[in-house]
Amino acid sequence: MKPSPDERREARRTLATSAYSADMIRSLEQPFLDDGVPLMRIAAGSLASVADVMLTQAGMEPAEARIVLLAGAGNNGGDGLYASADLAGHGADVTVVATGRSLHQGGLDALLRAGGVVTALDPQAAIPGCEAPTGPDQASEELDQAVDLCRQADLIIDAMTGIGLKGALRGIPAALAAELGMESGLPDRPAWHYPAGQNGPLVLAVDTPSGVDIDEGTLPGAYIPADVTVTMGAMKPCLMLPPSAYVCGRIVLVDFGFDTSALVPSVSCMNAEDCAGLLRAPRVDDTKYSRGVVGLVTGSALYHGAGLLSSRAAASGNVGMIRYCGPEQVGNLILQELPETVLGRGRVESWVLGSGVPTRQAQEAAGPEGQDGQRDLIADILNRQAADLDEDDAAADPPVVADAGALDLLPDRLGPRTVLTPHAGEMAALLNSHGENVDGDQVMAEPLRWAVRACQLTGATILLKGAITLVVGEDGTDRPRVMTTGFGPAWLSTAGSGDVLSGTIGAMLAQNAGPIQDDATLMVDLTAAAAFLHGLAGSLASGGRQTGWEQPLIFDPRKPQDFADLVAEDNQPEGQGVVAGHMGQPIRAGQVADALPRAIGLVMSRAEGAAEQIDQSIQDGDDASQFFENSSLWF
Ligand SMILES: NC(=O)C1=CN([C@@H]2O[C@H](COP(=O)(O)OP(=O)(O)OC[C@H]3O[C@@H](n4cnc5c(N)ncnc54)[C@H](OP(=O)(O)O)[C@@H]3O)[C@@H](O)[C@H]2O)[C@@H](O)CC1
Ligand SMILES: Nc1ncnc2c1ncn2[C@@H]1O[C@H](COP(=O)(O)OP(=O)(O)O)[C@@H](O)[C@H]1O
Ligand SMILES: [K+]
Repeated sequence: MKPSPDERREARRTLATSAYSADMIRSLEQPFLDDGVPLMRIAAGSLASVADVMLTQAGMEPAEARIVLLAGAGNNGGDGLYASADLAGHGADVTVVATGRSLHQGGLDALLRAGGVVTALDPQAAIPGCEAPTGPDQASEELDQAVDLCRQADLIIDAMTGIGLKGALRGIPAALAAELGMESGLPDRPAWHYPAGQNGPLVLAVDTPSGVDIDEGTLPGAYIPADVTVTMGAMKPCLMLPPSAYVCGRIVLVDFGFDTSALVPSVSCMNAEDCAGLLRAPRVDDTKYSRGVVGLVTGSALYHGAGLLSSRAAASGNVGMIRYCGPEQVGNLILQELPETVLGRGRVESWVLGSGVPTRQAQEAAGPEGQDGQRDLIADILNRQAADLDEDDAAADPPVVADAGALDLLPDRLGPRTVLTPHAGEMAALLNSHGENVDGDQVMAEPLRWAVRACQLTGATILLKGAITLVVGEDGTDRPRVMTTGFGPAWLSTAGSGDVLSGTIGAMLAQNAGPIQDDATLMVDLTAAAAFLHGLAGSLASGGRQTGWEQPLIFDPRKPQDFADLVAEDNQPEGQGVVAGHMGQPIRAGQVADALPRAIGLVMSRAEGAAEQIDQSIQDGDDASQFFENSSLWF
């Protein structure tokens, strides 16, 4: 039976937001290969079509383009060879640089038939019809020439390695990548993309940028940052995880029609539809209590503002009430802006602890001025949670968000109903207090590894902040559940933004108190949903389009499509140096909290099928709605 439009939309959403390990990808491919489905030809046709769109959008004539294919010896190179044969067949000037000792035979034959030229860089290469360098000197000369050729090209297609990569790139691929791209680390450039192809060739990566670690999402060595990555069949973790996802450019996902129903994704991405499903809709019989109450032990005698920011976010996060516990000056500050706040302890459905509360060290350094009782209260709440765990009554106490100053007060054993929200530096301190030896830079270089480790060591749900935020926690299986979200702009890295996040998570947990009691695995989704809303609120506040991550464009190989804005939006001569897309404006943390109701309303109204209402506000020139529609958050 033909799937309904709703089923098709659902399938596309699952495809775009679920990533599978290299081994799982192979298991998804196998039945197709067994049935003789020509996956490589389909992959190549899609690649050629995207290359055509990229060149055209960058103002070039594909039939006159100079294209260099960097082709490895595996099937990734094979994809590239067939695609290049297509492009050469349409008139492009194609040179293949063979980076290994052989080339995919069928792809090579097709390429040569279409008039492409092959250069081998490895003296040991045995490629029919192509002479290998005779020794190291000639090899090094050929390498230099290949680099020059690439620099003069209009388009580089990077097909050195895909899911067959083992470790960091080595040998010739590593040397080429270091010359043409990065030797290590992230490129030093603004978060928004400059129009691609203006300062050098366009770069199209096949399946993944060669050299990024497929399953861990790290950058273990040299690689070439891509403008566009065309990925085959399904998403791989490296296309969603930080830091590798930052170097993939726009992602185009070729839909082979894989059946993923039997697999649990390695990584999932929070998205608007799932987030909408986790927001509690108000009811006719609601009271302020039934909508959830957030208790906050945030802010301190040393840092007043964090108390206000976390409260502002919690109060704006779709709950019935907030209770604030803290020093009188902070309470007064909060009441001035949020007169609806209730001061002091009482029944709550979630706790937000520690934002703007000093660490032990900072408190000691401050002397008597830092003694305000906040740390004692936090320790008390956390210890009660631990006691519940010991008594096998983990759901007895409300779920907790432990941020900043709460992170050095954690009891030995925590459960998934406690969320820890460290940034990289706090994560390093947390890990080191459990016997590891890492610094913040190492955490940033291997975020997945360290977030998983922190989850194992503490038992808590872990949120590791960044342009792409990672959430790791219990899945009810022996594997952790890993979710990402990266829909916020880089403008979000501003003081107090994390305080707004902790309040947002607190609100998300409070409105879902019942479901959390029944199912602790929901904690990952709810935490990621809060981070998603925080990012969206940041985008609405900044008015820009730049985000840490963008959903892939799905390419149906049966009916090749054009994509608007795949590369440069502005490649006219007068546009030189102008950023592509709309970068928006700087924001303060308070503005993010204030944009939260708008973000929630947009997400919920869309989920309720009130698309006409949004359409109307677009016609009325509502910028926020327009942004939201354009931001490809929906399927
Ligand atoms: N099967 C199909 O029909 C379909 C497959 N598809 C495509 O196949 C790709 C997977 O192909 P694959 O399995 O052949 O591996 P692949 O990514 O080309 O890598 C192997 C090559 O990399 C090299 N290499 C490895 N590590 C290295 C290092 N550290 N440093 C340097 N070199 C290193 C390794 O060299 P070697 O170790 O052998 O010397 C070998 O040459 C997949 O990503 C997708 O694009 C799709 O089109 C769907 C249909
Ligand atoms: N480059 C970035 N792009 C997008 N979001 C970011 C970026 N850097 C930080 N953020 C987000 O901003 C917030 C910063 O939190 P945090 O470091 O705790 O700030 P603070 O302690 O000042 O409140 C987090 O939600 C994080 O995910
Ligand atoms: K590649």
